[in-house]
Amino acid sequence: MGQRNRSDVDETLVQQFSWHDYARLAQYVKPYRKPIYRILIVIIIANVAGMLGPYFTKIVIDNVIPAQDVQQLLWIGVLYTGSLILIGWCLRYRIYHITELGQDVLKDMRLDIFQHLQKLSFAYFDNRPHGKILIRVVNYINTLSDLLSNGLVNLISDVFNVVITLIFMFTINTRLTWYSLALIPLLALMVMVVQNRQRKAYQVLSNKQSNLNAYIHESIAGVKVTQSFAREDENFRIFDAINKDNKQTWMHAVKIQLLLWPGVQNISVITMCLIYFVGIRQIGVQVSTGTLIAFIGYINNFWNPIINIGNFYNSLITATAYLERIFETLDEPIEIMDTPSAYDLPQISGQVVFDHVNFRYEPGKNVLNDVHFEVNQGQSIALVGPTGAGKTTIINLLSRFYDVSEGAVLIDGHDVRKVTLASLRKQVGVMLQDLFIFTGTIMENIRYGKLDATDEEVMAAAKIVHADHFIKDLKDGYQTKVEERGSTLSSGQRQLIAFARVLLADPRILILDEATSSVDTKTEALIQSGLHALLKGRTSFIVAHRLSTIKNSDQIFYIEGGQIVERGNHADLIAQHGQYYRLYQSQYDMLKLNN
Ligand SMILES: Nc1ncnc2c1ncn2[C@@H]1O[C@H](COP(=O)(O)OP(=O)(O)OP(=O)(O)O)[C@@H](O)[C@H]1O
Repeated sequence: MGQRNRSDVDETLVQQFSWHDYARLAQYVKPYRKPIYRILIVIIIANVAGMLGPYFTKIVIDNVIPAQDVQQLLWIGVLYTGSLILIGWCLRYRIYHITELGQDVLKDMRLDIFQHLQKLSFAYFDNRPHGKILIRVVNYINTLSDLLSNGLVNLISDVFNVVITLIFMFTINTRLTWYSLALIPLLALMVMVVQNRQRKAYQVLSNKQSNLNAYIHESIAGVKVTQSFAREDENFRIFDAINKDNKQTWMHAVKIQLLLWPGVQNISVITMCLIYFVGIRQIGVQVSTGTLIAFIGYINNFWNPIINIGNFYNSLITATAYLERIFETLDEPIEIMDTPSAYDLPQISGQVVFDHVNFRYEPGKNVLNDVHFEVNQGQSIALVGPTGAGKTTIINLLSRFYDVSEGAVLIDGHDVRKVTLASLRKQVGVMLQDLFIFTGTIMENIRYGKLDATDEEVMAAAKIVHADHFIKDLKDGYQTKVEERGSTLSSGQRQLIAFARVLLADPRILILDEATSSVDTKTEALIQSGLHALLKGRTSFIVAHRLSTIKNSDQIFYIEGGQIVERGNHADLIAQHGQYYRLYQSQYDMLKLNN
């Protein structure tokens, strides 16, 4: 199990970036080879057309003006205008299709990371703030947008530009070209010095952004608690500190990033001076005025893309810090998955065995100790006991949200690790205490676990668990739109919808973490009869809080310290005068006190 992380702690990077990761990024671009080829052809056409300008200037200065050839000047004018129109069209084509390419790649990447996240085990989500996961799917991928769309193809265009310009320069004057390249080693040295520092600075920045996001996410999720304890000022102070930290780290990263750009600019200007100096003084070269002026044009043509490539490299180093995190998420092993030999769980009757199960979330800290029981089909089991005893853990192992550390969980004799997850979870229905309602209509929420259910089947399920009545009373009935987490519904209504959702999926085994929130007596009665309808004919495990649920169960397991310390039906356990008896007495007294 990985190390836990919090919003105020920087995440450590499991694996530093390697060149292999650039190759991996290239894999995302590969399916789009054809549009890239088309864009490249357009770029070459534009570049060659762009070369004509300085060349026409040279001809005009060296030949046309001395010969006063108006006819040739006219032709050159027409050709030059034509080349400018062509360049304009190419530019438009390039910008549109490059943007499309970048967005396509980002879409694929986002899809991969989303799909992977959906499969990761509970342990992954237990171990890090959700805001830190969110930022990877949304913001980090977005930071690649510019790199992949403009950056990538501009790079190809710039490299072409440099090569074609060099060809023109070498053709016109070899010596002058070598002079133009004299300062390139200095540039390479500068890049080498800056790149490592820049990458580190952006790694730190990505961590700070992640912390900020985690805190914002947590604050939004917990805003009701914050307001009810009037903790806004304290939260503001914490946020202010994280925010300042973020800004400072950002400015530090930018400071380093800005080292490269002026350096490249300076080198280009010095090169230009050098060419004027050796050209005018004729040091080691013999050049005409036209050639010298054309050359200066080419040097501009040469250095502009070099500056762009420098900028691309800059954004590549910046993006690297984000790419590392994206690939780290994609490489996160899926701990709970089908084994290669996994088979579909056949139609089960609902017999469950916990065979001497030990379990720990963290090494060396057993949460369950030698839990052993057998449950026959159709039996209802209530799990009771003090908080933190291990009740939820037991039910989480049953539907294989975690794997046992030792022992085995068997359903109808099949080890849950050996069957496919899809076939297991189709027959083992889970209703967690956090009754998640998704954005959408009530109809869609009930249909969540059985997408092919008809409207009639949805309504029939709602009717059986007594949810139908209140749904029909809502403004748009089953088509009423509900918000994320069902914030516009009462807790009793959320429970009834969750009952209908599970009932519709019709699992043989039902796992239920009973909600503790108290509801009015009328709703309580509704929930009880809804629950009764739900449990009928199924093996059920309920982390039970309501006395009525507990008393009606076939067997009660009293859990303490990760062990079943008492088991039997209500009457047996009361007769034992043990832990369960004391729990029952205290709850009973409480009930009397409340009434
Ligand atoms: N994801 C987790 N990582 C580490 N420890 C955990 C995790 N979930 C639960 N625990 C620990 O495991 C123990 C058993 O927790 P569990 O949630 O199973 O208790 P419970 O009996 O269901 O409690 P409650 O009645 O309060 O819901 C507790 O000590 C808890 O702190």
